[in-house]
Amino acid sequence: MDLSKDFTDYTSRLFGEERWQRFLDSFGQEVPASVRYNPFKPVADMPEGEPVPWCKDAYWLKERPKFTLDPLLHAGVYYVQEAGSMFLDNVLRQYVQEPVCMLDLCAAPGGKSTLARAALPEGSLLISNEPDHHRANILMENMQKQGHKDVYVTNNYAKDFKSAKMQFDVILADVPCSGEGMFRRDEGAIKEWSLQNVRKCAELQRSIVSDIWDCLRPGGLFIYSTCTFNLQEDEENVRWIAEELGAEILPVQTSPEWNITGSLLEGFDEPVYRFIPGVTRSEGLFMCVMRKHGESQPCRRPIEKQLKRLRILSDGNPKGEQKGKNIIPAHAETLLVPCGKEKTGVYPVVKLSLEDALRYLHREAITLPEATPRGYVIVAYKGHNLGFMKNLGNRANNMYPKEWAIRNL
Ligand SMILES: C[S@@+](CC[C@H](N)C(=O)[O-])C[C@H]1O[C@@H](n2cnc3c(N)ncnc32)[C@H](O)[C@@H]1O
Repeated sequence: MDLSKDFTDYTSRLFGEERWQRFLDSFGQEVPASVRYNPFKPVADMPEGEPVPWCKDAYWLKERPKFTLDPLLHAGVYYVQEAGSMFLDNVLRQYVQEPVCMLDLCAAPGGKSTLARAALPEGSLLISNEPDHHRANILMENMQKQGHKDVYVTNNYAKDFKSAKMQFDVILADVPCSGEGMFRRDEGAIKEWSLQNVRKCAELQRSIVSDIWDCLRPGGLFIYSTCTFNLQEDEENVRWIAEELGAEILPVQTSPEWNITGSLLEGFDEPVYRFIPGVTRSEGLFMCVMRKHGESQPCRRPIEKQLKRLRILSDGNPKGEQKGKNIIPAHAETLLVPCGKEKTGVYPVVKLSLEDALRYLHREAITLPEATPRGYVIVAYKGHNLGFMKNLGNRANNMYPKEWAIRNL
């Protein structure tokens, strides 16, 4: 690992000697895999692992399996997620007890959105948004696989929500950042880092937050997070949001054993939560929870007229179209049912072996049992739907979306 002098000088001073040494030592340690189980697709046999204490249904695994070769990952039974970013679970369970309308503004690839959907009270609505089109499609795939009817995936900028006059009870801004928390996993992040880039990111973050601020109702919850450690992108931006936009910074319940680092900005003694690798069991996260000044009624669900003003997103449906809709519910059943057949009810389910499930996910032709009825059938592995096939009798067409197919078996 080749950390730049600017980064080393700044961050060693910021962390102090002991934390800095622990951070450096973490580069020689293995990055543990952690997974979060989807409560809407329960399984009987969870893997052996150590529970992540700040998140429900989450575990550090003893060893890193080849996730791609597990059909249950593709069925949305669990999500592979860095443990630190699961801290959102702890925040939502503490502060959100009534159904809410929530916006996850910078959501791809979907770690925090899939988590939020699991943690929000029943009856809540989640708008999971990503402005980058390519990344939005990855987000769509992950949200659809996890499967929940009260989710919309959108492809917009903050200003579009403002023009659509949308209001939310909770907004999560997991903003693009200089990525110091990626250094252990990604050499590229080390190379791209510069003081200038930190400044640019901090400015962009302020403009993203300013643009979305009007969409948070008075009294609403604003969750700000980065995966970086410097003050400009973290405490200084939080202070700016609280003072300039108007918010109270809220404490989150934690345990001393988690070794979370608080504010490192002199004279700013507010509750913020920094996960430093080597100090806390995480790759790196900064999170702060705020309540917007003022009070108003909880938000109602966005109405059709508002939703229509958001950008069209293709839905990864096997037939590749959803005429007349510009928002697609990220709901597994909708996704898996071929276009136009949504309302026809139940499809026969064919159970696949591990070998056939992988071949299906690889988009190969597989032979269905002779007694399989003709027409659309759902193929499943260990009780979880993987997708559709169209059984023609002498052969069956594999309808797994091309862009989701696993590449190498
Ligand atoms: C840190 S990543 C989000 C990770 C995601 N929340 C998760 O947990 O899986 C930041 C995201 O912000 C997106 N982004 C970039 N510019 C943006 C902007 N102006 N407004 C909103 N999001 C933006 C990036 O494309 C990226 O997907």
